[in-house]
Amino acid sequence: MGGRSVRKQRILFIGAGRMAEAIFAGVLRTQKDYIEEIVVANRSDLARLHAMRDQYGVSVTTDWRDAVAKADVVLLAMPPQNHRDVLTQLAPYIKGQLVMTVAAGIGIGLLEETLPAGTPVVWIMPNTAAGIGESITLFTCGRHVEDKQRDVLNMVLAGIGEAVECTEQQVHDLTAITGSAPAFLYRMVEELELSAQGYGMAPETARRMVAQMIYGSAAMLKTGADPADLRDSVTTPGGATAAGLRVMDERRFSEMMQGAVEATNARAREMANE
Ligand SMILES: NC(=O)C1=CN([C@@H]2O[C@H](COP(=O)(O)OP(=O)(O)OC[C@H]3O[C@@H](n4cnc5c(N)ncnc54)[C@H](O)[C@@H]3O)[C@@H](O)[C@H]2O)C=CC1
Ligand SMILES: O=C(O)[C@@H]1CCC=N1
Repeated sequence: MGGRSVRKQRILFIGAGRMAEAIFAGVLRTQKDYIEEIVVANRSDLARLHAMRDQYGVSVTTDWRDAVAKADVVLLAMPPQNHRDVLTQLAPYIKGQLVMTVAAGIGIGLLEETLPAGTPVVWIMPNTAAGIGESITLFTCGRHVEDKQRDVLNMVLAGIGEAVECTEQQVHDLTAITGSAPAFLYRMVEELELSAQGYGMAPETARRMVAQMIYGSAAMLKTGADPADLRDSVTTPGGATAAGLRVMDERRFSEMMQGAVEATNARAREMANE
Protein backbone atom coordinates (compact mmCIF):
# COMPACT_ATOMS: atom_id res chain seq x y z
CA MET A 1 0.00 0.00 0.00
CA GLY A 2 2.81 2.35 -0.84
CA GLY A 3 3.82 2.60 2.80
CA ARG A 4 0.83 4.76 3.68
CA SER A 5 -1.82 3.69 6.12
CA VAL A 6 -5.44 3.13 5.18
CA ARG A 7 -8.12 3.93 7.72
CA LYS A 8 -10.96 1.49 8.14
CA GLN A 9 -13.27 1.54 5.15
CA ARG A 10 -17.02 1.27 4.78
CA ILE A 11 -17.66 -0.41 1.41
CA LEU A 12 -21.10 -0.46 -0.18
CA PHE A 13 -21.72 -3.14 -2.82
CA ILE A 14 -24.62 -2.38 -5.16
CA GLY A 15 -25.56 -5.79 -6.57
CA ALA A 16 -25.38 -8.93 -4.49
CA GLY A 17 -24.49 -11.49 -7.13
CA ARG A 18 -21.62 -13.88 -7.58
CA MET A 19 -18.96 -11.26 -8.21
CA ALA A 20 -19.96 -9.12 -5.23
CA GLU A 21 -19.75 -12.18 -3.01
CA ALA A 22 -16.38 -13.26 -4.46
CA ILE A 23 -14.90 -9.80 -3.81
CA PHE A 24 -16.17 -9.21 -0.29
CA ALA A 25 -15.41 -12.80 0.70
CA GLY A 26 -11.84 -12.31 -0.51
CA VAL A 27 -11.44 -8.93 1.17
CA LEU A 28 -12.89 -10.18 4.46
CA ARG A 29 -10.49 -13.14 4.44
CA THR A 30 -7.34 -11.07 4.49
CA GLN A 31 -8.10 -7.36 4.92
CA LYS A 32 -10.49 -7.39 7.87
CA ASP A 33 -8.31 -4.92 9.77
CA TYR A 34 -9.03 -2.32 7.07
CA ILE A 35 -12.79 -2.87 6.99
CA GLU A 36 -15.22 -0.88 9.11
CA GLU A 37 -18.30 -2.33 7.45
CA ILE A 38 -19.35 -4.09 4.27
CA VAL A 39 -22.88 -3.20 3.20
CA VAL A 40 -24.47 -5.27 0.44
CA ALA A 41 -27.49 -3.97 -1.46
CA ASN A 42 -29.82 -5.74 -3.82
CA ARG A 43 -33.15 -4.69 -5.29
CA SER A 44 -34.89 -7.88 -4.23
CA ASP A 45 -33.98 -11.46 -3.23
CA LEU A 46 -34.03 -10.88 0.49
CA ALA A 47 -33.24 -14.54 1.06
CA ARG A 48 -29.86 -14.11 -0.65
CA LEU A 49 -29.09 -10.97 1.33
CA HIS A 50 -29.94 -12.71 4.58
CA ALA A 51 -27.82 -15.72 3.66
CA MET A 52 -24.87 -13.38 2.98
CA ARG A 53 -25.41 -11.56 6.26
CA ASP A 54 -25.44 -14.85 8.16
CA GLN A 55 -22.43 -16.31 6.37
CA TYR A 56 -20.12 -13.27 6.27
CA GLY A 57 -21.42 -10.88 8.91
CA VAL A 58 -22.03 -8.15 6.30
CA SER A 59 -24.82 -5.57 6.62
CA VAL A 60 -27.57 -5.81 4.01
CA THR A 61 -30.22 -3.52 2.57
CA THR A 62 -32.67 -3.37 -0.31
CA ASP A 63 -32.27 0.41 -0.52
CA TRP A 64 -28.68 1.46 -1.11
CA ARG A 65 -29.60 5.13 -0.80
CA ASP A 66 -29.49 4.72 2.98
CA ALA A 67 -25.89 3.58 2.85
CA VAL A 68 -24.22 5.81 0.24
CA ALA A 69 -23.65 8.88 2.39
CA LYS A 70 -21.71 6.92 5.01
CA ALA A 71 -19.76 4.83 2.49
CA ASP A 72 -16.10 5.45 1.65
CA VAL A 73 -16.28 3.19 -1.39
CA VAL A 74 -19.25 2.32 -3.61
CA LEU A 75 -18.65 -0.79 -5.69
CA LEU A 76 -21.08 -1.52 -8.51
CA ALA A 77 -21.37 -5.29 -8.97
CA MET A 78 -24.40 -5.53 -11.20
CA PRO A 79 -24.96 -6.02 -14.93
CA PRO A 80 -23.50 -3.48 -17.35
CA GLN A 81 -27.00 -2.81 -18.74
CA ASN A 82 -28.16 -1.32 -15.40
CA HIS A 83 -25.22 1.00 -14.92
CA ARG A 84 -26.53 4.14 -16.58
CA ASP A 85 -29.73 4.08 -14.50
CA VAL A 86 -28.05 3.31 -11.22
CA LEU A 87 -25.24 5.85 -11.79
CA THR A 88 -27.83 8.52 -12.52
CA GLN A 89 -29.69 7.68 -9.30
CA LEU A 90 -26.39 7.52 -7.41
CA ALA A 91 -24.99 10.86 -8.61
CA PRO A 92 -26.85 13.15 -6.14
CA TYR A 93 -25.49 11.15 -3.20
CA ILE A 94 -21.85 11.15 -4.27
CA LYS A 95 -19.60 13.57 -2.45
CA GLY A 96 -16.06 12.32 -2.91
CA GLN A 97 -16.62 8.60 -2.35
CA LEU A 98 -14.47 6.29 -4.46
CA VAL A 99 -16.79 4.66 -7.03
CA MET A 100 -15.71 1.37 -8.59
CA THR A 101 -17.36 -0.93 -11.10
CA VAL A 102 -16.62 -4.52 -12.05
CA ALA A 103 -18.95 -4.50 -15.05
CA ALA A 104 -17.68 -5.86 -18.35
CA GLY A 105 -17.55 -3.36 -21.20
CA ILE A 106 -18.29 -0.30 -19.09
CA GLY A 107 -15.07 1.70 -19.07
CA ILE A 108 -14.32 4.87 -17.15
CA GLY A 109 -16.14 7.37 -19.37
CA LEU A 110 -19.71 6.55 -18.31
CA LEU A 111 -18.79 6.85 -14.63
CA GLU A 112 -17.02 10.19 -15.02
CA GLU A 113 -19.79 11.60 -17.22
CA THR A 114 -22.63 10.57 -14.94
CA LEU A 115 -21.15 11.22 -11.48
CA PRO A 116 -20.31 14.68 -10.11
CA ALA A 117 -17.22 16.36 -11.57
CA GLY A 118 -14.07 15.30 -9.74
CA THR A 119 -15.41 11.95 -8.50
CA PRO A 120 -12.63 9.36 -8.25
CA VAL A 121 -13.64 6.31 -10.30
CA VAL A 122 -12.00 2.96 -11.00
CA TRP A 123 -12.89 0.10 -13.33
CA ILE A 124 -11.75 -3.32 -12.15
CA MET A 125 -11.97 -6.64 -13.97
CA PRO A 126 -11.50 -9.49 -11.50
CA ASN A 127 -12.52 -13.12 -11.82
CA THR A 128 -14.37 -15.48 -9.51
CA ALA A 129 -11.15 -16.71 -7.88
CA ALA A 130 -11.34 -13.40 -5.97
CA GLY A 131 -13.33 -15.32 -3.37
CA ILE A 132 -10.27 -17.42 -2.46
CA GLY A 133 -7.78 -14.58 -2.93
CA GLU A 134 -6.55 -15.90 -6.29
CA SER A 135 -8.00 -13.48 -8.85
CA ILE A 136 -5.89 -11.80 -11.46
CA THR A 137 -7.57 -8.41 -11.56
CA LEU A 138 -7.06 -5.81 -14.25
CA PHE A 139 -7.82 -2.22 -13.31
CA THR A 140 -7.76 1.26 -14.70
CA CYS A 141 -8.21 4.53 -12.83
CA GLY A 142 -10.12 7.66 -13.74
CA ARG A 143 -8.63 11.15 -13.82
CA HIS A 144 -9.43 12.07 -10.23
CA VAL A 145 -7.96 9.11 -8.38
CA GLU A 146 -5.35 10.36 -5.91
CA ASP A 147 -2.85 8.52 -3.72
CA LYS A 148 -5.25 8.09 -0.82
CA GLN A 149 -7.81 6.39 -3.09
CA ARG A 150 -5.08 4.28 -4.69
CA ASP A 151 -4.16 3.03 -1.23
CA VAL A 152 -7.76 1.93 -0.65
CA LEU A 153 -7.90 0.37 -4.12
CA ASN A 154 -4.64 -1.50 -3.49
CA MET A 155 -6.01 -2.78 -0.19
CA VAL A 156 -9.11 -4.17 -1.91
CA LEU A 157 -7.14 -5.63 -4.83
CA ALA A 158 -4.54 -7.23 -2.57
CA GLY A 159 -7.40 -8.90 -0.71
CA ILE A 160 -8.59 -10.71 -3.82
CA GLY A 161 -5.32 -11.79 -5.43
CA GLU A 162 -2.91 -10.22 -7.89
CA ALA A 163 -3.58 -7.08 -9.91
CA VAL A 164 -2.23 -5.39 -13.01
CA GLU A 165 -2.85 -1.73 -13.89
CA CYS A 166 -3.88 -1.38 -17.53
CA THR A 167 -5.11 1.24 -19.92
CA GLU A 168 -8.85 1.37 -20.36
CA GLN A 169 -8.47 -0.18 -23.83
CA GLN A 170 -6.47 -3.06 -22.38
CA VAL A 171 -9.20 -3.82 -19.84
CA HIS A 172 -11.69 -4.00 -22.72
CA ASP A 173 -9.36 -6.23 -24.75
CA LEU A 174 -8.36 -8.52 -21.89
CA THR A 175 -11.77 -9.04 -20.29
CA ALA A 176 -12.03 -12.37 -22.10
CA ILE A 177 -8.54 -13.46 -21.06
CA THR A 178 -8.76 -12.89 -17.31
CA GLY A 179 -12.45 -12.36 -16.52
CA SER A 180 -14.12 -14.96 -18.72
CA ALA A 181 -11.42 -17.49 -19.54
CA PRO A 182 -11.88 -19.33 -16.23
CA ALA A 183 -15.18 -20.46 -17.79
CA PHE A 184 -13.31 -21.62 -20.91
CA LEU A 185 -10.98 -23.63 -18.72
CA TYR A 186 -13.83 -25.11 -16.67
CA ARG A 187 -15.49 -26.11 -19.93
CA MET A 188 -12.38 -28.10 -20.80
CA VAL A 189 -12.39 -29.63 -17.32
CA GLU A 190 -15.96 -30.81 -17.82
CA GLU A 191 -14.94 -32.67 -20.98
CA LEU A 192 -11.86 -34.25 -19.37
CA GLU A 193 -13.93 -35.36 -16.39
CA LEU A 194 -16.50 -36.87 -18.73
CA SER A 195 -13.78 -38.81 -20.52
CA ALA A 196 -12.36 -40.05 -17.21
CA GLN A 197 -15.81 -41.12 -16.09
CA GLY A 198 -16.30 -42.84 -19.44
CA TYR A 199 -13.24 -44.96 -18.55
CA GLY A 200 -14.93 -45.93 -15.30
CA MET A 201 -13.56 -43.40 -12.81
CA ALA A 202 -15.88 -42.26 -10.03
CA PRO A 203 -16.89 -38.60 -10.53
CA GLU A 204 -15.06 -37.43 -7.40
CA THR A 205 -11.88 -39.25 -8.45
CA ALA A 206 -12.11 -37.77 -11.93
CA ARG A 207 -12.53 -34.31 -10.36
CA ARG A 208 -9.50 -34.74 -8.10
CA MET A 209 -7.31 -35.98 -10.95
CA VAL A 210 -8.21 -33.19 -13.35
CA ALA A 211 -7.98 -30.48 -10.68
CA GLN A 212 -4.49 -31.62 -9.67
CA MET A 213 -3.42 -31.84 -13.32
CA ILE A 214 -4.46 -28.19 -13.81
CA TYR A 215 -2.98 -27.08 -10.49
CA GLY A 216 0.35 -28.69 -11.36
CA SER A 217 0.33 -27.24 -14.87
CA ALA A 218 -0.46 -23.76 -13.51
CA ALA A 219 2.38 -24.13 -11.00
CA MET A 220 4.77 -25.04 -13.85
CA LEU A 221 3.65 -21.93 -15.75
CA LYS A 222 4.14 -19.80 -12.65
CA THR A 223 7.82 -20.79 -12.57
CA GLY A 224 8.07 -18.58 -15.67
CA ALA A 225 8.53 -21.47 -18.09
CA ASP A 226 7.35 -20.93 -21.65
CA PRO A 227 4.10 -22.77 -22.40
CA ALA A 228 5.41 -23.96 -25.78
CA ASP A 229 8.45 -25.46 -24.02
CA LEU A 230 6.22 -27.02 -21.38
CA ARG A 231 4.06 -28.48 -24.13
CA ASP A 232 7.14 -29.83 -25.90
CA SER A 233 8.34 -31.52 -22.75
CA VAL A 234 5.04 -33.40 -22.54
CA THR A 235 5.03 -34.29 -26.21
CA THR A 236 7.30 -37.26 -26.80
CA PRO A 237 8.28 -37.17 -30.51
CA GLY A 238 6.02 -39.48 -32.45
CA GLY A 239 4.25 -40.34 -29.21
CA ALA A 240 0.79 -40.27 -27.72
CA THR A 241 0.37 -36.57 -26.85
CA ALA A 242 1.31 -35.59 -30.41
CA ALA A 243 -1.64 -37.60 -31.68
CA GLY A 244 -4.00 -35.70 -29.38
CA LEU A 245 -2.54 -32.29 -30.27
CA ARG A 246 -2.89 -33.17 -33.96
CA VAL A 247 -6.65 -33.58 -33.47
CA MET A 248 -6.78 -30.18 -31.74
CA ASP A 249 -4.97 -28.57 -34.67
CA GLU A 250 -7.07 -30.36 -37.30
CA ARG A 251 -10.20 -29.09 -35.53
CA ARG A 252 -8.84 -25.56 -35.50
CA PHE A 253 -8.24 -25.10 -31.78
CA SER A 254 -6.39 -21.83 -32.35
CA GLU A 255 -9.20 -20.36 -34.41
CA MET A 256 -11.75 -21.53 -31.83
CA MET A 257 -9.91 -19.87 -28.92
CA GLN A 258 -9.35 -16.60 -30.79
CA GLY A 259 -13.02 -16.64 -31.83
CA ALA A 260 -14.11 -17.18 -28.22
CA VAL A 261 -11.97 -14.23 -27.06
CA GLU A 262 -13.29 -11.92 -29.77
CA ALA A 263 -16.93 -12.88 -29.20
CA THR A 264 -16.58 -12.36 -25.45
CA ASN A 265 -15.07 -8.90 -25.77
CA ALA A 266 -17.57 -7.89 -28.44
CA ARG A 267 -20.49 -8.95 -26.26
CA ALA A 268 -19.05 -7.03 -23.29
CA ARG A 269 -18.97 -3.84 -25.37
CA GLU A 270 -22.47 -4.51 -26.68
CA MET A 271 -23.97 -5.03 -23.19
CA ALA A 272 -22.53 -1.76 -21.98
CA ASN A 273 -24.53 0.01 -24.70
CA GLU A 274 -27.82 -1.83 -24.20
N1 LIG B 1 -19.07 -13.45 -12.76
C1 LIG B 1 -17.84 -13.12 -13.17
O1 LIG B 1 -16.95 -13.99 -13.29
C2 LIG B 1 -17.48 -11.70 -13.47
C3 LIG B 1 -18.45 -10.71 -13.51
N2 LIG B 1 -18.09 -9.41 -13.77
C4 LIG B 1 -19.12 -8.37 -13.77
O2 LIG B 1 -19.75 -8.38 -12.52
C5 LIG B 1 -21.08 -7.89 -12.66
C6 LIG B 1 -22.03 -8.81 -11.93
O3 LIG B 1 -21.89 -10.09 -12.47
P1 LIG B 1 -22.32 -11.38 -11.64
O4 LIG B 1 -22.04 -11.18 -10.21
O5 LIG B 1 -21.71 -12.53 -12.36
O6 LIG B 1 -23.89 -11.34 -11.91
P2 LIG B 1 -25.09 -11.84 -11.00
O7 LIG B 1 -26.24 -12.00 -11.90
O8 LIG B 1 -24.63 -12.98 -10.14
O9 LIG B 1 -25.36 -10.61 -10.03
C7 LIG B 1 -25.87 -9.37 -10.45
C8 LIG B 1 -26.48 -8.69 -9.25
O10 LIG B 1 -26.87 -7.36 -9.59
C9 LIG B 1 -28.15 -7.12 -9.02
N3 LIG B 1 -28.78 -6.00 -9.72
C10 LIG B 1 -29.20 -5.96 -11.00
N4 LIG B 1 -29.72 -4.74 -11.26
C11 LIG B 1 -29.60 -4.01 -10.14
C12 LIG B 1 -29.96 -2.68 -9.79
N5 LIG B 1 -30.53 -1.87 -10.67
N6 LIG B 1 -29.70 -2.26 -8.53
C13 LIG B 1 -29.11 -3.07 -7.64
N7 LIG B 1 -28.75 -4.35 -7.91
C14 LIG B 1 -28.99 -4.80 -9.15
C15 LIG B 1 -28.87 -8.45 -9.15
O11 LIG B 1 -29.96 -8.53 -8.30
C16 LIG B 1 -27.72 -9.39 -8.74
O12 LIG B 1 -27.61 -9.47 -7.33
C17 LIG B 1 -21.37 -7.82 -14.16
O13 LIG B 1 -21.32 -6.46 -14.54
C18 LIG B 1 -20.22 -8.58 -14.80
O14 LIG B 1 -19.86 -8.02 -16.03
C19 LIG B 1 -16.79 -9.05 -13.97
C20 LIG B 1 -15.80 -9.98 -13.92
C21 LIG B 1 -16.06 -11.39 -13.72
O1 LIG C 1 -19.96 -13.20 -18.46
C1 LIG C 1 -19.83 -11.99 -18.19
O2 LIG C 1 -20.49 -11.14 -18.80
C2 LIG C 1 -18.83 -11.57 -17.14
C3 LIG C 1 -17.72 -10.76 -17.70
C4 LIG C 1 -16.44 -11.43 -17.27
C5 LIG C 1 -16.87 -12.65 -16.65
N1 LIG C 1 -18.17 -12.71 -16.54
